[in-house]
Amino acid sequence: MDTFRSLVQPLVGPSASSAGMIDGMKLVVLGGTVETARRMGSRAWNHFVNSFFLTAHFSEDDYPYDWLMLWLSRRPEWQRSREFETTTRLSTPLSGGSNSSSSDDLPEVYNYDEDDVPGKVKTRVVFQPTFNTTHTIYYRGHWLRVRRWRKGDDMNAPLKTRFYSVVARSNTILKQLVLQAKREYEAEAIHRIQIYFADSHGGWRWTDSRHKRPMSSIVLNPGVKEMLLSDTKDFLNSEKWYADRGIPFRRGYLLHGVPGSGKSSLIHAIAGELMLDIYALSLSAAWINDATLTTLMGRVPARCIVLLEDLDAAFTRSTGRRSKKDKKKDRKDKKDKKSKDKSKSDSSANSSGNTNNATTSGSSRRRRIGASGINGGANANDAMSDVNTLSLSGLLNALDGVAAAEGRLLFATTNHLDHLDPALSRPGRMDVWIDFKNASRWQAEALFRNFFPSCEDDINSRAPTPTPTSPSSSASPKRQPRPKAPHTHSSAPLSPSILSKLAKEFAQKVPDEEFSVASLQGYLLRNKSRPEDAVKGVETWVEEERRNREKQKGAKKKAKEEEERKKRKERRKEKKEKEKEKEKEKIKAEAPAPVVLSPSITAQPLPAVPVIATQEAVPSDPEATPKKSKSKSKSKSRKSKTTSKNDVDNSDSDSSSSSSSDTESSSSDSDSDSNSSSDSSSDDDDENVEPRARQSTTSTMMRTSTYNPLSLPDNSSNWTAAQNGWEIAAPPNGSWSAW
Ligand SMILES: Nc1ncnc2c1ncn2[C@@H]1O[C@H](COP(=O)(O)OP(=O)(O)OP(=O)(O)O)[C@@H](O)[C@H]1O
Repeated sequence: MDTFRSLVQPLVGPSASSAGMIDGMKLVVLGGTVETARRMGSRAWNHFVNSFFLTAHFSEDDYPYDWLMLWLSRRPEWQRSREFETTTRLSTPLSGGSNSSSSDDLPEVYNYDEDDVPGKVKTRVVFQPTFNTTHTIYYRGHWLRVRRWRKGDDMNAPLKTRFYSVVARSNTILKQLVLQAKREYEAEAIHRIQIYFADSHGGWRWTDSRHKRPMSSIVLNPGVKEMLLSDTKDFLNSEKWYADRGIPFRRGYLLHGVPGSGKSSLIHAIAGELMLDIYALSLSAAWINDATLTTLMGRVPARCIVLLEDLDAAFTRSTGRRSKKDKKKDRKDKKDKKSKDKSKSDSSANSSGNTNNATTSGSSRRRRIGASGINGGANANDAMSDVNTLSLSGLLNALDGVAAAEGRLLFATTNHLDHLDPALSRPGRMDVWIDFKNASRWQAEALFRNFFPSCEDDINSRAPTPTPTSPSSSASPKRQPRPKAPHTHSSAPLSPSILSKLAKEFAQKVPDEEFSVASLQGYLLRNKSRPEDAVKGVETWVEEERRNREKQKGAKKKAKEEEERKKRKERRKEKKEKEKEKEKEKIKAEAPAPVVLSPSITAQPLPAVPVIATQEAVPSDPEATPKKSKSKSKSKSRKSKTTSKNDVDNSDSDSSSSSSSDTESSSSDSDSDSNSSSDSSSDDDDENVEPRARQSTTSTMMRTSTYNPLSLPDNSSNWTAAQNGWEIAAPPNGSWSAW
């Protein structure tokens, strides 16, 4: 203490008050020492804990999170927990949607609504660990602690789960746990396909889990399904073959053709058959751009199906959403905005130096909103248009560039093969092409057989049905095994012979390749419990469908015509406006130049004087106008000649003025002529007559109202020349038109 005092003494001096200060400083030093000791202790404890306890982190963004959540929800301890969270949200792929009607494949952990009313939506309740609470679980001789939390206050941030293994020096226990969770998850998922959708952050989000669709439910012309299945299987088994030859281990399938012909359904069925997940991506999404697409393509797992639906929509997004006019307007707005911004920043740069920063941050904020791309409204759309920069080369690179994942099956669908760039569909990118047409008779028969149950399903008939060799073949489609379904909503099972007869009859009545399979399916759905009625009514349905089509065609044609008519009208309007503007400019250009009356007085052309006596000035017959006007200007020139006798200086300008007046009238004539000719060339609209009359009226008014100060009458005492122009006192006889 004495040492401390001797250290402090020279600083505070020898006075008595310094004793208090010394005590204060003692306290500070003591506090600091205690705090340092506390921190060191805490660090040591953490170090000690970390050396004995294992920690594993799992994020909602990644698959293991789903595995562990399922595993956790199945733990018996968990079921007895005194604190848990309940949810009906689709938190795991296995929940399969809150409204799934099938409960056969669900784990026991899910609790259901008690009342089993047919048709009522069943709500599944899942128990999960609560947030921000540490739970303890016993697993294979180890106590595990689990904690779920969300980083920060952002509710959209992914959830995290942390696992602590108590007193375990090896991390094997946590590895075992993850592997077991994965196995259990996959065992559950075996009957379902997981569907992932791309998100705007360049990641894949699990979106849905669907029951596998049996291959037999897809009705395609013979050989197509078989070919596709064997090709995909062959590809998946030949990784080494590809590696040995240095060929990228990727394969692309292009399914093109009419809508509703089974393209998506086939992909779904293949995914089920090969037990692959589907990673779907819509290239027409607002947020998609080259960089995001490349990231997404690099992130798909090795064995999966990547599905690009409506491939042709990738580059028509902007034209589809915005017309050329809109684009033009946008460009103009941008220009205006730019110039405004520039002038703003110029002006404010004088007053403050920080303006530029503000502008930059504003634009970057807009960009961020666009990138987030959710419910952005019109502004967000505008901002997004900056972000939407998916190019063909970007797409090609994403598909088979160096960053593209290997081992995936790429399926692309399109309704418009002709819209695709050849580079996109070349072999190597799209190796197998399949054309989907409207339903052939063979497909119609197969669809009918798939729709109605047969006793054959129950007795499992062994009689083989011959397989046709071509779609046009008259042989029956092979009866494909279907999964058993309860017959509650369908007809009673038919005998094979009756079913075969009805199916053939149905197919005969359906025109070949005229209707899509989807529309035939729609018709059969209406009669799903009455196969005989379905056969009887199919001809009427075909007629109805044809009539509807004709109607739709007519309506489309009408709409198109109406649109064209509107466009023509708009064009005419624009043309007329342009002509009017031209005429105005012409009149302005032909207005007499300022004439020097005297060294001190300058005569300026007066502004157009409003016409008061237009009745007289405007001739009802446009043809009469030029003559009248000419005679008028002649009389004017005669009068002005008289004036020129009095004032010799003015004579030159006088004659020029009168000649200009002549020119004016003749130009108006020619204008009105050209107008009438252009009108007659345009469409038979009733508007044509009226604008023409208006046009001649306007030109007459111009003539009447353009006042030439130099053509003054003799009694010019009524006019006073002012220093800077002319003031109108009154017309000599009180009427402008009399001049
Ligand atoms: N060949 C088919 N076999 C079985 N069902 C089919 C077939 N074609 C269409 N369907 C049925 O029609 C509906 C639409 O089919 P799907 O979505 O697969 O057609 P698509 O060709 O992908 O249509 P789009 O091009 O409009 O996306 C589905 O319910 C499906 O069951």
